[in-house]
Amino acid sequence: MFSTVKDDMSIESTLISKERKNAKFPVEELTNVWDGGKEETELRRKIVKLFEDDPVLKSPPICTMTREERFTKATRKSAYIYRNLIPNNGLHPGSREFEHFSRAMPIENNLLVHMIAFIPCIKSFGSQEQVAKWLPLALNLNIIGAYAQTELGHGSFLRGIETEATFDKKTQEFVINCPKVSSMKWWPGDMGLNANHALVMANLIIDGKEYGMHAFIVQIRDLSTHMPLPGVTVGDIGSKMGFEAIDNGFLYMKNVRIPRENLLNKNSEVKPDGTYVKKASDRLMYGSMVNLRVNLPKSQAIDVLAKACTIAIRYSAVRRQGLLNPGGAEVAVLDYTLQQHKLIPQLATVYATKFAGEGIIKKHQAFLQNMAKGNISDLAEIHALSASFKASVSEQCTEGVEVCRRACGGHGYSQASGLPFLLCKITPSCTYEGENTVLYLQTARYLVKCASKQAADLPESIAFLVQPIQDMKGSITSLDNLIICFKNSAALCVQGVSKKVNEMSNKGLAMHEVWNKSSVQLVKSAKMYVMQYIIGAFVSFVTEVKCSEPIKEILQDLCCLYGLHYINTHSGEFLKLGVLSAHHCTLAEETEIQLLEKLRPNAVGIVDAFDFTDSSMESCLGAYDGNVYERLFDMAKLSPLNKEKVHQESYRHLRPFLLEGRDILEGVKSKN
Ligand SMILES: CCCCCCCCCCCCCCCCCCCCCCCC(=O)SCCNC(=O)CCNC(=O)[C@H](O)C(C)(C)COP(=O)(O)OP(=O)(O)OC[C@H]1O[C@@H](n2cnc3c(N)ncnc32)[C@H](O)[C@@H]1OP(=O)(O)O
Ligand SMILES: Cc1cc2nc3c(=O)[nH]c(=O)nc-3n(C[C@H](O)[C@H](O)[C@H](O)COP(=O)(O)OP(=O)(O)OC[C@H]3O[C@@H](n4cnc5c(N)ncnc54)[C@H](O)[C@@H]3O)c2cc1C
Repeated sequence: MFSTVKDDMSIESTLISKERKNAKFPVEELTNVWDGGKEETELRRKIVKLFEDDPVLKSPPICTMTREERFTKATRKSAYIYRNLIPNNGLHPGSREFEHFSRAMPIENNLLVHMIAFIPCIKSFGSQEQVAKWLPLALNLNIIGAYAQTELGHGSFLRGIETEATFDKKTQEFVINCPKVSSMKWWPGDMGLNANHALVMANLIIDGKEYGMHAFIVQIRDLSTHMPLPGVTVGDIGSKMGFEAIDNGFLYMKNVRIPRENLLNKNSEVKPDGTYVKKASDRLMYGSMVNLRVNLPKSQAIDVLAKACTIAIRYSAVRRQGLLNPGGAEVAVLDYTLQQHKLIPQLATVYATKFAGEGIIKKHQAFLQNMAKGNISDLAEIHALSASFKASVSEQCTEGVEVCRRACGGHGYSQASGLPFLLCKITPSCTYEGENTVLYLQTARYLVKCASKQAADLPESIAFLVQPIQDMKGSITSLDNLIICFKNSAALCVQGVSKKVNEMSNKGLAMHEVWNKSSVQLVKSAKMYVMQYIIGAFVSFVTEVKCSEPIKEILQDLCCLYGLHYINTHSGEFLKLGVLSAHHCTLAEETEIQLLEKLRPNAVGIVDAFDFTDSSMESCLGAYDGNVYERLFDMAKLSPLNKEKVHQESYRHLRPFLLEGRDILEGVKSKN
């Protein structure tokens, strides 16, 4: 319907090619470092290609589809992936290939909560017999389960959850009830339309006595008709800011009966006579959340910011607007120091959080191995670290994506840029899997407890909180000094708020009031604690990684930039704590600006090294060829509103005024 408008060779493509020629490092090697080795890069590309070449997984750009179409396509693709593509290619969970799935998955898919929460919960909370019964069914999609914990009235405060599971000795069943509207399960992914089972977190009641939150497998839909079972009211909660392909659901249960065996009973059990047997710590009930807090940040936040950086940096390299040199040619907006100051620190955030995250995954794996041997002594430490890490990463990456979006000017507001989609995808990561403020407070609670102990009684990673403040020798801009600066700040924050807490409670104030009145500083302490962890982990990575000098230099520069950018945006905190002087802050600012200038020629190369395929981004601004304007025009042509040259409804409503206008104008014309 629209005529084609094409430049023979777009200037934008030429500009981005020049950028690539100017890069001062081997891009492929940085990709290998990012992936964890050359073989991993090859494997990832193989998996990505397998998914991208599969005709079943192709669909129109998401910005041209309705919610209904997006949900339908995502379900069709997900069912195919889990039942055909994965098993037919021998890609089993736990295999090396499996690590690369999140990069290979279509841009929209569902059944994820089934995969990442329902299945792992069966494994973590189920006895051997329960795992043997439920796991194969779940892996084959013979049953599809949601993780039904949050209710309309309660999400964060789990002790307040209202859904009840009352043991009926006579029938050897649990009776599941949502006593009030506020007790209805609300939000669980995959539950609204696709799930036929749910892992329901409910308050266990035996003979009138409450035993707290436990995990039950509840069938909610008939396996042959998919109709809700008696007593079950279930559906989709409606349109959201993002995740439109996912059926986040509501679930209201009235006298739903399930067999006694459906209480997942690895950690606690109800005997036929109603005796309650506790086999392990109640806190292990929270283990599923720790698992997700450790493992989700990579795919749900860090990769999302990496994509946003790819889009914004490629676009900024070809978008020319204004002059730097009076009388000269228009410049790429990436040449403005202020544009570099928006975007290049986001790149640093991607690297810092990715490598720090890998450290936490390793720590968590070590914890799981110990737990299997009955040792959960590190639980509090891993909970505190994973809670604040999830909060900090989701917060930094969400802010970063919005910075990238705005840095693309008007086009960043267009769905065709891919950036609104990324923003809507990343924003809820600050809320799900534990609301960020609530998580920071969990970390702070642990840190304040640690502050009253001796270094020898604390885990190695925490002992610095109670040890003497270290002196910085030499420039604030060295990586060693950045670590010292952040460690000192975290220690002083924690000590300061602990002192406040002690003083208030010594004056007789109730602990809950003390806590509420100190909560602003408590959250600040948790943030500083996790920042020192991230910086420390990034410095260790940069120091130890085996790579060529140019790559090492880029990583060192990004590492230094990450620390300095944080200092410069929070300088008041560092000055207030007395960790840095005004002179330090001035030097930090100057050095940041120098680093931006130094990294600028490599910026396109650094985002190329993330190696996102065009189809995994669906972005007219971020495609590899830099051909932004033609792509924007082509995408506009696909808008469903452009299906016909004349939109009948717009014409119908406006026609009377247009006809008036025509008569007036024709009258004027004939008078003339
Ligand atoms: C063939 C197979 C193929 C498979 C393919 C797989 C595909 C792979 C590709 C896909 C990649 C991944 C894509 C993912 C896509 C994701 C899409 C989005 C998914 C969204 C999922 C979201 C799910 C959810 O949101 S679930 C709900 C989460 N809810 C929460 O997190 C609630 C937050 N609240 C709490 O955690 C708590 O209740 C809390 C801690 C706030 C309560 O505070 P309170 O003060 O009341 O504490 P108590 O309960 O009294 O605590 C007592 C004690 O315990 C300590 N504690 C608390 N929590 C924990 C914990 N987690 N671990 C350990 N200890 C804990 C607490 O500190 C107290 O300790 P003290 O010593 O007493 O101080
Ligand atoms: C996209 C998405 C997917 C989800 N998927 C699932 C799922 O699959 N399964 C599931 O069970 N749930 C799911 N959830 C729900 C999610 O886990 C909860 O929304 C989340 O845990 C936050 O709880 P809440 O909504 O009750 O927030 P609230 O706790 O009500 O938060 C509201 C405000 O109160 C503040 N606040 C709360 N408590 C405190 C406190 N103690 N001190 C200071 N401030 C406080 C918070 O900081 C926040 O500002 C999902 C949510 C989203 C958005």
